[in-house]
Amino acid sequence: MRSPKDFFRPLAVGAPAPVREVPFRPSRMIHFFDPGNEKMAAKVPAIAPTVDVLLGNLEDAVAADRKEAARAGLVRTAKETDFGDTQLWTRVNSLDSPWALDDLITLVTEIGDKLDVIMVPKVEGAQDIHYVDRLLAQLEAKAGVTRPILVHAILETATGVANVEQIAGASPRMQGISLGPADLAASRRMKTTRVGGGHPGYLVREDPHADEVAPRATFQQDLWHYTIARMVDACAAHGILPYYGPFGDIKDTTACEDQFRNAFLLGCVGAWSLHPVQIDIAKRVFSPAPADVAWARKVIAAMGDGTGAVMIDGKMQDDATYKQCQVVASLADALAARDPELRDAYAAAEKETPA
Ligand SMILES: CC(C)(COP(=O)(O)OP(=O)(O)OC[C@H]1O[C@@H](n2cnc3c(N)ncnc32)[C@H](O)[C@@H]1OP(=O)(O)O)[C@@H](O)C(=O)NCCC(=O)NCCSC(=O)C[C@](C)(O)C(=O)O
Ligand SMILES: [Mg+2]
Repeated sequence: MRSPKDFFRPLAVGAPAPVREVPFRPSRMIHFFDPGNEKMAAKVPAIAPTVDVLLGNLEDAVAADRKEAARAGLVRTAKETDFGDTQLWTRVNSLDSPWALDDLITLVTEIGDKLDVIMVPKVEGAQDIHYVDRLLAQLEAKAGVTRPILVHAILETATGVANVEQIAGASPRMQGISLGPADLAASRRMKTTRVGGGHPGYLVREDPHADEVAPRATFQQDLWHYTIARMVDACAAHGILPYYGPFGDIKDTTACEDQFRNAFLLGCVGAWSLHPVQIDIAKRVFSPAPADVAWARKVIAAMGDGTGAVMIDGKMQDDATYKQCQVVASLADALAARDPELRDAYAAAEKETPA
């Protein structure tokens, strides 16, 4: 085990010092594209200003015989594109694949100065993060990268879920964790064939009626509640950020929005967009509503130093609701600084809210 005193030391001579706090940068949607698909890659410069994060995907959904083309495509796209203040991430191949090592070596040495975060799939425990951590430090030192590339883990195996707290705290590089519902379902031997979302068979049924004839209502339950809640706690405990992950039914924009909103309310800061149609859904869901932001600011103003209890519109406010309102207001501030439309919507709602 590393001594806590060494935790923030670089893992290679000449590598940049690790961050002490994960910088909070808006990441409402992590937009996936296949860098080896020329048609999709050509859209990247136009999509970049409309998303918080662009992610060049090298892992699943890229066919085995296209892995090298995807890697080369990502290097080319990164070199040729001005991303402005949109983050560039990548998802490398899993550590047990023949491509992961070349992905890391090529990407850090070629475009390490442009990459903000490397997403590592199928992380099973702290040992996977330690492997990537040391390797990244060596490659950063070799390439002269001056700020540390952060690491994001996908929670998509039963073992990974069992070890999620250790994964979250494995390195100061850890930026966040996303749910990977498809691989996780397979790993757990769940009987779903979907990428995220509910299932009509996973339900509770109301009790029989007295006449024993009237139909009994059923209520679909959320298959992912336990995992998301566990992931959120692990991330919050280690000061890193939780994300929902992908929703595979591209045409069902309503259910996508519902699933994203559940994750937002439980503490996630974003989700993946697999198709352009999901970008605005994530933007809408992961930006607090203007009325909620106005309410939060009203409570903060009324609470003064944040201690004591006051009544606002019939509702008791105290130190804890003050903290909840600060979560909403500080998220709104960070998003408004990036999104002028949202800034105006928040300002308008505040004006309309009586003090
Ligand atoms: C679903 C697909 C095949 C439908 O692609 P399509 O071409 O059939 O769809 P379309 O509606 O006809 O597309 C309309 C236009 O949008 C473009 N387009 C379409 N998608 C994108 C995109 N993402 N970015 C930029 N452009 C995009 C597309 O090229 C087309 O352009 P055109 O009008 O000029 O012909 C396609 O959207 C796609 O490949 N998306 C990414 C899929 C992906 O990355 N999957 C892996 C992540 S999920 C996962 O791995 C699971 C996890 C976590 O590991 C675990 O749970 O275990
Ligand atoms: Mg997966």
